[in-house]
Amino acid sequence: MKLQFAMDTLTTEAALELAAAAAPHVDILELGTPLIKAAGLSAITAIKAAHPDKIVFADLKTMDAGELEADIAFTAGADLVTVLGVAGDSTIVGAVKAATAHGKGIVVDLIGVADKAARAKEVIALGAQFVEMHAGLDEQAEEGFTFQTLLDDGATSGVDFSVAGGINASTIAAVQQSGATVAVAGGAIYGAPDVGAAAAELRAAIV
Ligand SMILES: O=C(CO)[C@H](O)[C@H](O)COP(=O)(O)O
Repeated sequence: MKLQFAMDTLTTEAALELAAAAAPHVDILELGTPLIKAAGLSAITAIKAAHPDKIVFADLKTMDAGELEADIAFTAGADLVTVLGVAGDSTIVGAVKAATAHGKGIVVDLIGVADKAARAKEVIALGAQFVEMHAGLDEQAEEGFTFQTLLDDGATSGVDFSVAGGINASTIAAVQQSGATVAVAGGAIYGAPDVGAAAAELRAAIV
């Protein structure tokens, strides 16, 4: 299982600092949606230039203009770009077209999708590389939140999936046991006093 670090920060400088600390322990460096909105596509270029050996993941969460939005992120240096699963099929097909043109991949984020397992199968058939079983930061803050349903949906889907939703060192083993191919961790790494140590701890919990 790969480890993905979601850098939900607001400046390129902060992201470069986080990436430098965590990179030895992670496979995928994610530029979070707030970072791309605040700093722009140049943040993608800066992270790829600093870490050409890492998979750079641009969390655009595209909802429309799939081909155009994916194209500009791939041109900026992204290896993987997200499109929302609640978007129409034509948006996903457009983004996949851009990915194919660049030799890169589309990840479909299933945040807000009611039947994640069913939609996962549909978007893989449309050409997505894998899906993200995702509970966002707001959903995580809701009373009674548990990400067990994400793991169950992933296992039920029968397709390649990542999981994101407040994963930490005590829960990452369960994510791996669910069959996920990627575990996404944001706050558990960037919110830790020692970012490198937090990333290393998560890596060590993956067997
Ligand atoms: O995409 C996101 C929010 O929409 C986050 O990057 C994702 O949820 C991972 O961060 P965390 O581990 O803090 O939940």
